[in-house]
Amino acid sequence: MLERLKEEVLQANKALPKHHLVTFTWGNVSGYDSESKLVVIKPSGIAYENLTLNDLVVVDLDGKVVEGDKKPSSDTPTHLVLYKNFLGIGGVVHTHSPWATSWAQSGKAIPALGTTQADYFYGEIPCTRQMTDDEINGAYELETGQSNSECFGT
Ligand SMILES: O=C(CO)[C@@H](O)[C@H](O)COP(=O)(O)O
Repeated sequence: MLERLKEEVLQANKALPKHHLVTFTWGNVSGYDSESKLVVIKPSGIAYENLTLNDLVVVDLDGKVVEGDKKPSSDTPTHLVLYKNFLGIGGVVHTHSPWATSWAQSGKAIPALGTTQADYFYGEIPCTRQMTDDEINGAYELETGQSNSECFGT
């Protein structure tokens, strides 16, 4: 099922450490198939260098595992909220980029002062608001997706 999307998601996950965008296994990529309304996502806790097509997990938009024998990423609820809130997106990349996570501690947006950001993002990159204690202590990953979505107007 979804073999081409699985290959794309596999290669995207394997590229994360190559581009120094993750630490340990903290980071994950998923892809969305709008026809089947299914998501292919990295399994939880599996090192990128060991990842194979058979490890990938297919879930529906409610998070139900449709195919795969491993646990889907713990960030799956975050990915699913974004697919539900932004109908046109085909993939979600969650990274622990040292630069981005360091800047995010300031709580400030990243201003568009360079051509690459201007070319690809057309403006400042927003930073999410502080999450509330209820959000953090509740459905954290889902709430993370909701607060991300707020930044982009949903
Ligand atoms: O952001 C985090 C933790 O802060 C997550 O990225 C996890 O650390 C990765 O979880 P799995 O995808 O391995 O479940």
